[in-house]
Amino acid sequence: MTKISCDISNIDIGLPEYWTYKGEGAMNIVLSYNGPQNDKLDGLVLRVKKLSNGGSNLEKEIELYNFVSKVMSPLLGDKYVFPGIMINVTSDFLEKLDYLIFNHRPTKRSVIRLDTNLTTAFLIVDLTRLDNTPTQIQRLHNKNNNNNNNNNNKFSKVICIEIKPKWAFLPKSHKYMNKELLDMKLNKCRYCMHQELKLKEGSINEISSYCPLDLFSGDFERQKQSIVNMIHHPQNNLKVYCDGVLSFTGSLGGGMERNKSTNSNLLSSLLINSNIVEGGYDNIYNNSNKDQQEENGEKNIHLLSSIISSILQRETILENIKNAQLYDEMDIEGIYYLYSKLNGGEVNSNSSGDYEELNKLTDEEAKEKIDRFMISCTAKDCSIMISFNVDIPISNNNNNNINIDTIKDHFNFINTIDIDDNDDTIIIGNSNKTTIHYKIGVVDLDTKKMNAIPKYYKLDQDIVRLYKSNVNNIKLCK
Ligand SMILES: O=P(O)(O)O[C@@H]1[C@@H](OP(=O)(O)O)[C@H](OP(=O)(O)O)[C@H](O)[C@H](OP(=O)(O)O)[C@H]1OP(=O)(O)O
Ligand SMILES: Nc1ncnc2c1ncn2[C@@H]1O[C@H](COP(=O)(O)OP(=O)(O)OP(=O)(O)O)[C@@H](O)[C@H]1O
Repeated sequence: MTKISCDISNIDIGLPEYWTYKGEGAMNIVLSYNGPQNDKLDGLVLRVKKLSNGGSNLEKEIELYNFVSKVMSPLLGDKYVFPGIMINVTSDFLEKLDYLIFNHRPTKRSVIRLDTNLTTAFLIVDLTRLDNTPTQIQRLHNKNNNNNNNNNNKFSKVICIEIKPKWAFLPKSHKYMNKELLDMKLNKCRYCMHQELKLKEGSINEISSYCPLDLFSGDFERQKQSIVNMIHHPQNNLKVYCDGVLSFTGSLGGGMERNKSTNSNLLSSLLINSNIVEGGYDNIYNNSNKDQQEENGEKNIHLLSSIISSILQRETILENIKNAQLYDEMDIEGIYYLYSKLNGGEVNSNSSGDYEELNKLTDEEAKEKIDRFMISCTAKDCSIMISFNVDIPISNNNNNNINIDTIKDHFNFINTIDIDDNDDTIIIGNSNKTTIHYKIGVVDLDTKKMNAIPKYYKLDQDIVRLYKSNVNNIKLCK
């Protein structure tokens, strides 16, 4: 795949009315193209910036684009990172868009409006769809190519699971680390400990059973169970899009507060409606029997988790994210010390550490360590979007017993990024098996700010201290 330079394109993106609100994070709003058929825009999303404290400008946007395409893409793999193209937009377009989408936005988010003074935006492949294949991406990157390409609808009824996996590893021990908290930090993962603080602060009302170390373990069963756990407690770690529409998310992601079985049942019915799972009599109509309904819901959740785990097993995305996260070599305790020293601030006074190892580093080496740490911060907070569909709805008879062997026997997986647009034979797949087409992309690869290091240090110490003081029976993460 050819990577594009940071030229700013003047592509005509039509009227604001052609763009439908899709979702947003703290910094950006994402919209999908829903205007008249247009080979240049079909299958793409527009990512526009919201107003932010520090304010945005063109220089920052170019820096961000270069970070995604030149730093994160080589690390995570250009197969998984789609930086898109930077385009010019008018303030007028943004003002109208801001007005049109206002009522579609979650109330708590809509107080922050679009930054209508920043007249650039990004056009990116819509990762919730499967019908924007390499040819289409290439066409987007090749401004002079006017070839007509009939945008096909071969891949309908697409489910997209967006996972924010968080921290994949336990830190290594260093002499400068706070001895009082060291044992805890080396044995319990950051995500699981952070749950206690979130509970105390009221941002969640139940501790999640999801542990990132299971997802990153490489073991099919652990991975599968970690996705089931995430479905039970989606928080802000899981979103599900059905045919491009956000249909399931946790309370932290802007969704409703639900219990475990309601989460399973809701997602299960989305799988049936999306033709992923067969909607047999028991699966749809046997609602009078609550136990049966719950059992079916759980079976469907296990099926979904098995499919996602199998896709992840075929790809290197989790490994690549973990390797980028491991750029955190000194732990925030070491990084905070180096940052404070470089910036003439007070160094860690409440820690019992030995700083000899850090004091040996030159300023240049210290800066390099901090730069690498900042890359790891991006990798710790990114999300993976996995879109897939099936050619024939799957029967849910034995779905609780799915293992890696039954998956191999019954399913045929094809990454759509490997398909040539004109090659119809390959997409038919093996007729004895259910064919699953999928696509993977990583989003939210923004740079993290170095001046957040003191905040990161404080959060780290607060998380571990609270966990140590609160929890008696520690179940270790491994
Ligand atoms: O520090 P963490 O681990 O809590 O991560 C923050 C996320 O919280 P989480 O724990 O995933 O609920 C947090 O997620 P929410 O906005 O709370 O959904 C942000 O992603 C935040 O990034 P930024 O600082 O706004 O660029 C994230 O902050 P960074 O640490 O990535 O800067
Ligand atoms: N290329 C894409 N295709 C489809 N949906 C996307 C794409 N990029 C982002 N999204 C959706 O839009 C949401 C917000 O996008 P993004 O993560 O870029 O915003 P953000 O403001 O940077 O997020 P955060 O608050 O996590 O920093 C994502 O969580 C995802 O659901």
